[in-house]
Amino acid sequence: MLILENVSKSYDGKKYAVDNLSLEISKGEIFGFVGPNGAGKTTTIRMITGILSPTKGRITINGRDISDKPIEAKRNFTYVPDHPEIFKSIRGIDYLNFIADMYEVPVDVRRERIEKFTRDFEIYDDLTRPINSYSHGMKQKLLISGALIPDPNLFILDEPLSGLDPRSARILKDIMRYHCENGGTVFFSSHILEVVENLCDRVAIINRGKLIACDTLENIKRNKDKTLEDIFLELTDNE
Ligand SMILES: Nc1ncnc2c1ncn2[C@@H]1O[C@H](COP(=O)(O)OP(=O)(O)OP(=O)(O)O)[C@@H](O)[C@H]1O
Repeated sequence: MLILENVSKSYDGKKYAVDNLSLEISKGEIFGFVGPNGAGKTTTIRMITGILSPTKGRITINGRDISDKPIEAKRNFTYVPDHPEIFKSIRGIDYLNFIADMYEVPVDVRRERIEKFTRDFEIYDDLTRPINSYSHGMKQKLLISGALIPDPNLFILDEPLSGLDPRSARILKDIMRYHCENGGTVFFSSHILEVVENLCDRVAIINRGKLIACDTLENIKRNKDKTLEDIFLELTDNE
């Protein structure tokens, strides 16, 4: 579903923020992407979503190269960024209809999905208010609802749980699991290692732009009676 082949990114032409990263994520997987601050997670996600061009390497989504066939590639995924910066003066419902229009979601289907997700996230009654009156968490929930409405093959989330209250975090985790059980794929970054440990089929650990582990949790923890947090701290100890 998602393939990164020897992907690198340098912002200044000298240092690599992402250095020769290769990953292959299959249909139906929940894939967790972890690493310390500044490791290169957001840079990687921005390259996958076509916001940034890789300095080297190739990224394909469902067989479409994000650089050569951006429109076809983008039809296969939706994305929730780490900072919920969205249009401020429009209403929540206008934003959701805009996303539904972009992905050509039929009117009856969108109505049902908008109601379902926004009721789950308890923002349904706020949809007629302008987005600039929303709290950080409400904006995050609106973005997540928007990303779910097209029912994408691949759901990409950068730090999706930051800013969510416990009930909303649980709902999102259930949605991510449900999405994968029904043939969808989820790629997400997180600093919350317990969530990654409980939710993911596989996990990749990135440090200083380089991939240092990529496997199932069972294999990463093989022969070690340790938590993912212990292993993460061991593997990313830069001293
Ligand atoms: N726009 C930019 N211009 C220059 N350097 C950048 C830019 N964005 C990120 N970087 C650098 O690239 C490296 C990776 O940053 P990135 O934001 O991808 O890390 P991250 O793993 O998402 O970190 P965090 O967990 O703190 O969000 C860092 O050294 C950062 O300083």
